[in-house]
Amino acid sequence: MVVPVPPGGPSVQTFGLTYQFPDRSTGVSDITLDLPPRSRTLLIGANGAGKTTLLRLLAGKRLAPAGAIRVGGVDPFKDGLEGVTYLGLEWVLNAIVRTDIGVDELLRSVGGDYYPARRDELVAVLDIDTAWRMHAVSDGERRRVQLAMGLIRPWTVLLLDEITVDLDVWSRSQFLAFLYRETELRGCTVVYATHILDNLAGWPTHLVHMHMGTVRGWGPADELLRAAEEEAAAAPPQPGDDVLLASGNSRLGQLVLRWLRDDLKVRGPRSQNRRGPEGRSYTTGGIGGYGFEPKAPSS
Ligand SMILES: Nc1ncnc2c1ncn2[C@@H]1O[C@H](COP(=O)(O)OP(=O)(O)OP(=O)(O)O)[C@@H](O)[C@H]1O
Repeated sequence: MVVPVPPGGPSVQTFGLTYQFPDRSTGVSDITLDLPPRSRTLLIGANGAGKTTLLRLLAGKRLAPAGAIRVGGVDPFKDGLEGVTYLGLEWVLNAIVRTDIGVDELLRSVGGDYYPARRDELVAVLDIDTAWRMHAVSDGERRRVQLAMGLIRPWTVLLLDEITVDLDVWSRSQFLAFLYRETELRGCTVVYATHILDNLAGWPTHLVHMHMGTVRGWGPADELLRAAEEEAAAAPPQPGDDVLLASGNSRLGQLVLRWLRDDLKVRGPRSQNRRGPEGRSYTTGGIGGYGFEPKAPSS
């Protein structure tokens, strides 16, 4: 059954979500989140932190324990909310976009004629030439067409794994502005896993800090930024501070660098933290968790 979007927009919630891969290693462990309707959340974490695994679970692409996930109030595996779009690597690898096919035809195949205003907006935002033939475009041009294809249908929840790496800086900033408008004007909710923080200052409403399959902390971006700055100001100097200060990063960039530096200290070298058949070998200690209590499920 496909359930309509609740008034006010869809939230994204997890309740002690734990998932094991078929090889019985732990993918994510005890994740509790409550991302409100209309939020724009960044999933932040080092390579292998569990971001893709979490997004795939939220999208219903992997089977989570019953009751552990609600997207717009429904279990994404059992029912499914209208207009949940997941754009990740497997979608990017779809072979059709490397064949000798025109952009118009591709956009038509995903409903472009039903949503002409959205199609034209995306073509403009992503600076697409509809005369392109897909076997004869650059990687970034191909990626723009793929993004337009994935976003033409009016989605309500967008689960976005990092797929903007090929976009030039201007196109990416236009794309992020488009997502911003979608949340503000249409009441959509976005969860975005990325390592690229350019043009993201002021964009996220919420941050989720992932580390080795767990969430070390999450909450409203403003509060986390403020808390991290106060903590950094009060902390004794640490190795790497000079690099952080000289990096010229945004506040968000500084926060993420600190998180990943601390995660590395906690985890230690990867060769000493291999996952065994029973799951991940966690190194304990280091920075404490920080989080916000989720609301109980409404039913
Ligand atoms: N099918 C699988 N079976 C077993 N382990 C897996 C599987 N897929 C991923 N993993 C492991 O789960 C961990 C989390 O992977 P995931 O792809 O979620 O990380 P990520 O945070 O998205 O990383 P990246 O930033 O590199 O994309 C990694 O250690 C990875 O090796």
